[in-house]
Amino acid sequence: MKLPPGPTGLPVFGCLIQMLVNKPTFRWIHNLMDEMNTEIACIRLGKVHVVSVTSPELAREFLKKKDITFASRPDFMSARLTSNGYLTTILSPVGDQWRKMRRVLSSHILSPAKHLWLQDKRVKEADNLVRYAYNQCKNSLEAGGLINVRMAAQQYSGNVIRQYIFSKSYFGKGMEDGGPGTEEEEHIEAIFSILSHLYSFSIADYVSWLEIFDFDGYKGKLKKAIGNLTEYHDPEIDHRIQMWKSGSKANEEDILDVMINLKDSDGSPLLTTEEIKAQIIEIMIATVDNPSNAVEWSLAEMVNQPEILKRATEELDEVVGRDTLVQESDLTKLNYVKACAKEAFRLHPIAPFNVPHVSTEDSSIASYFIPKGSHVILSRRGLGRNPRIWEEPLKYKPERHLNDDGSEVVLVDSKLNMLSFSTGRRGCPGVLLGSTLTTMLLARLIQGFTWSAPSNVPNIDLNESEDNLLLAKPLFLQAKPRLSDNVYQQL
Ligand code: HEM
Repeated sequence: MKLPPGPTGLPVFGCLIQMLVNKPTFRWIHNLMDEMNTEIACIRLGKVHVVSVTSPELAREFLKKKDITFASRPDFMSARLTSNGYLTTILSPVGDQWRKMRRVLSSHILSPAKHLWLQDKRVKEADNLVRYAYNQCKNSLEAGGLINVRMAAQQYSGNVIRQYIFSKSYFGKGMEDGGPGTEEEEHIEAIFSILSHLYSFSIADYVSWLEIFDFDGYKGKLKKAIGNLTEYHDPEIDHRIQMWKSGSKANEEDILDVMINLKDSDGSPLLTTEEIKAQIIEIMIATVDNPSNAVEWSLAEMVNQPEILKRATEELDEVVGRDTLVQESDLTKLNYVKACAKEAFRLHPIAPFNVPHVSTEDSSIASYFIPKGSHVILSRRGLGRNPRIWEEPLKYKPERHLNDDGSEVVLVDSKLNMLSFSTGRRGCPGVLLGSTLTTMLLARLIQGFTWSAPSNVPNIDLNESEDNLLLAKPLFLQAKPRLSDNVYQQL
C-alpha cells in the first residue's frame, strides 16, 4: 500500500526546508493540497509523516472507525511546556495520565450537574458584558458608541473562566465600566500567545535536538507566556490550598475548590498541586479562543449582510422580547442565532487544523498506508470549506444549518462535515460550556444593541490575517442600545 500523495522530500529532512521557507505552514499545506487536487496528503517533516485531511468521509474513518488507533497526541516541545510534562488532558498522549485527567474533567468539572452549579457565574458575566457595552454608549445614546468587539468577546470568555476557577473576574481592580484592567489584558494576551505557538510547526517539534537553539523563538515566547499565566494563577492556587488545609475554607465555590478536594480511592488528594496548576492553564486556553473568535466573525459578516442581522434580531425579539435580557433558558429556542454561530465555526475556525492525533500502530485508510506514529491533522478550514460538501462554501449563510423539521440546531457536527468540537475519544468534553458561552455571547450582543460599521467605514473588511485565521484587524463596530432603558439600568 502507498502513502497518501505528497511532495518528495529530502532523505532525513523530508520537507522541513520547504516548511521553513513557506511560512505560515498551514497556508503552504492547504496550497499544496489544492495544487495536487487531493483531500488527503502526506508531508514528511523530519522523521514524522504528517497526514493532512480535508475530506469528511476520511475524517470519519480516522476519528470514528479507527478512533482507538488515532487517539494519541504528539510529543512536541510546545505541548510538553504548556502541560508541564503532560500532566493535563488535551495535550497528553494516550495513557494513564490522560485517562485520569479526562475523567476528572468529564465527571467533576464539565458535567451537566456542575454546569448548573456554576450558572450564576456565567449569568453574572453575561450581564457584565451588556453593562460594559452600554457604558461605551452612555455619552450619546442617540449616536451610540464604538466598541472593540474582539476585546469585549475575549474578555467575556476570560471573565467567565476566571469566575469558574477563582471566583473573580479580575486579578486586579478591573475597570469601573466593566472592562478589563491591565492584569486581564495581560492574562488574555498570554493565553493567545500560547495558542499561537502551540502545535504551530516549530522546527524543534520535528528535530528535537534543535530545541536548545530555539531558532524560531517559539520556545522563548511560550515560556514567557506560561510564566505570565503562572504569575497570576499560582499565588491564588497556593493560597486556596492553604485555606483548605488550615480549615479557613469549608464550602466549595468554584472549580479550584473542586479540584483541591477530589479524593482517590484511599481518601488521599486525587490531584497534585502541579496537576491542578497545569490543568487550570489548559482549561483557560480551551475556553477563551473559540467562542470569542466565532462571535467576532459572526458580527463582522452580519454587519455586511444586514438581512442576516435583522433575522437574528427578530428571532430574539420574538423569543425573548425587548423588556428583559436573553437568558440561558432561552438558548434552545434561538435556532437562527445558533446557526449564525455555527456558520462562523464552519467558515472561520480559530485554528486551521484540529489538535493533532497520533497513530499508535500501522494502519490503512482508504487504501493508503498510514505508518505508526503519523500525525493526523484534520483541517478545520478544509472540511468547512470543502466545495463537494458545502454549496457556495465561501459565503456566510447561516440558513444552511437550520433543520427542515425545525428541530434544535446544535453547534456540534458529529458527521465531521465541519469540525467544531470534533468527536470520538479525544472529542471535546466542553461542548455544553462552549456552546452556552458562544450562543449567549452572540445573543446578548445582538439583542442588546443595534450594530453598524463605524461612520467612516463603508463595509467591514473581511480579510483574514496572513499568519492566522483571525480577522486581520480587530473588529470595531458602532453600537446603539435597542432595549428599554430600565433593562440596562438594572445591571
Ligand atoms: C466553543 C468552544 C469550544 C470548541 C469549538 C472546542 C473545540 C475542541 C476541539 C476541536 C478539540 C479537539 C478534539 C480532537 O482532538 O479531536 C477539543 C478538545 C478539548 N476541549 Fe474543547 N472546545 C471548546 C470549548 C471547550 C471548553 C470550554 C473546555 C473546558 C473548559 C474544553 C475542553 C477540551 C478538552 C479537555 C479537550 C481535549 C480532549 C482530549 O484530548 O481528550 N473545550 N475542543
